[in-house]
Amino acid sequence: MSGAALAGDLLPTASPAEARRAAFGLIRREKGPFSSILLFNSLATVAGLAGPWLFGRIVNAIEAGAGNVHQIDRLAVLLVVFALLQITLTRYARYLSARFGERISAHVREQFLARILGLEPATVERVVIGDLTARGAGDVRNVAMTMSSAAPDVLVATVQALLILTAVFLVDPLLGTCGVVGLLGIVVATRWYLKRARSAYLDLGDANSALAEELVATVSGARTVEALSLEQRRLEATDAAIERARRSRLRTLTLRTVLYPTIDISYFIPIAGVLLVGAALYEHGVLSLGAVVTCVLYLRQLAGPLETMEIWIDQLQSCAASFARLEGLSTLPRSRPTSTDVPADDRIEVLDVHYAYDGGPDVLHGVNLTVRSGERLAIVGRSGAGKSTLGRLLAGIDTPLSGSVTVGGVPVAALPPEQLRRQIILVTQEHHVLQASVRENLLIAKPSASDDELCAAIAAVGARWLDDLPDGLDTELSPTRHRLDAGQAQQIALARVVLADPHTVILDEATALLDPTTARDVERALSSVLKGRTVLAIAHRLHTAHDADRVAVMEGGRVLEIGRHDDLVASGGAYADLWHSWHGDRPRPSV
Ligand SMILES: Nc1ncnc2c1ncn2[C@@H]1O[C@H](COP(=O)(O)OP(=O)(O)OP(=O)(O)O)[C@@H](O)[C@H]1O
Repeated sequence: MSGAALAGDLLPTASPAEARRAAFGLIRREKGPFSSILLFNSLATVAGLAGPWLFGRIVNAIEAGAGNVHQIDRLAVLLVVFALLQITLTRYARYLSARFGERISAHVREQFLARILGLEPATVERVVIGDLTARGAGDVRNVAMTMSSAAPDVLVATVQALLILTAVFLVDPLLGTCGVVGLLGIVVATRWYLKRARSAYLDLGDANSALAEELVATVSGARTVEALSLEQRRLEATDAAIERARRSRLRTLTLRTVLYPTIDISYFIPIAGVLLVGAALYEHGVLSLGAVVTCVLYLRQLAGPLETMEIWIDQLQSCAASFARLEGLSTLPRSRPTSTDVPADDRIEVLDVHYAYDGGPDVLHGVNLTVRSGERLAIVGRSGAGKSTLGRLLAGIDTPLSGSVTVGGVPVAALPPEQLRRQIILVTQEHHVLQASVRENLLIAKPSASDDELCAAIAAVGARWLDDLPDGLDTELSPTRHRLDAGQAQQIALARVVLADPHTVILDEATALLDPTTARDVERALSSVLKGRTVLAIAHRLHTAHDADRVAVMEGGRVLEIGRHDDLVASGGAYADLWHSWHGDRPRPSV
């Protein structure tokens, strides 16, 4: 496997051996249709080979004298019969090939989607989106197109070329040898090309991914780019990516400009060789004129499959690189195995949990915490203490390296999504509004919900703006038509919480990015959503901690203190320090 997996790097790429194994695996899935394609193409080619042979016989009959008219007629009729047979068999073989190609390309598309959907949520969050988009669009299209057209054509052409050469050898081994020697130029040029093509096309794929990533980063961060006046730097970065893509494309073009003319010239060398040697043999009475004509016609027929290979060989190399990039996804971490156990109760337990991001140093060092059902627990600590990381583990987004996070005795991260969302939901400042109707946006939290339930959930979060939408629940939300502002999007996220109805909600800076008026609206909505649930609030403002039932204080990836606000302040420990700093008794730390 070449290329590192995540964290800002491009996604992995399968090695040639892995890609080959996967390609054979694909063909094995369709081995019945594949064998039929080979069989019918071979039959069509054999039928096609009869033509030159019969033509040679006609030439011999004409040369022998005028008394062979009936024989010539019979040979001519046979010529027509075999030509019709070849056309029929070829058409059917092409139909089989096209079906084979479509099935394989459908499988490639489905496999890509299944692989993306099967990734761990944490992996999806960290992949380079531009690279993923380039693979999902360009590489999938490339493989699908090649599998449905180029691959079957090349397969057919290879079978035809082999059978044609065999036929020349059967007519006359010496002329057959001449033909094969004449083809050596093509073999040398093709080997030269193949040695360079894989790396050239992989490089082109990476360059396209890098360019896509630059564009995605610039567009998605447009506001930041504008705010920090980074336009020039983004332009320079994009120009550099375009230049790299241009150079990569030029490299593949150079390869083609050597390969194609060499193949074109090489077509005629075997024919010229056979004509020269054949004429000499005919002069000496070693070969009949018909045999020479047959061999020349066979070699002329060879131009068809060779031309097909020439047209598609470049596409096949590009497809092999795309296929290796798609297969690379198979090595990314898959979704964790899901548990069929049902949590016995609402109790959340964190036991000796260690966690590190992507093979980095531990950021949680043996965290222990028990959350009581129905309590409001504030988690506080300085920036980088590990609060959000603990929140993600409690919500089942990440899995601990060691130790356990359980709800009702079942590991949270092993709960299937539909179970998990009824237990614990994490609400952050990142909320996803799909480009779909309001109804579809809400149904992802509870697919069986009726319109009345959806309206009740919307009312519960105070989203009165929904009444002003032209089509109510059917209004399509999109950046160009109905774009929601940050507060409205957060209300959609909270309405989903109401619908999923989890017993525990984790809040991590849910209102941090909102302007004060919107934040007040959302906080009002929150208080109604949180009623009757266990609440874990990652608190950046300590008044939240003051109002909580208990406060857990984190520092350096550990829970240092846990208890009631008054008790912790009275004990004069880490929380008391934070509290006094917050109140301005001492310099305020960043929390
Ligand atoms: N995606 C990530 N990849 C690598 N390291 C990370 C990642 N997210 C957080 N960290 C690191 O993990 C440690 C804990 O970070 P975390 O965000 O959990 O702390 P926090 O207490 O929530 O901080 P803040 O209040 O600033 O959000 C920090 O050292 C941080 O740099």
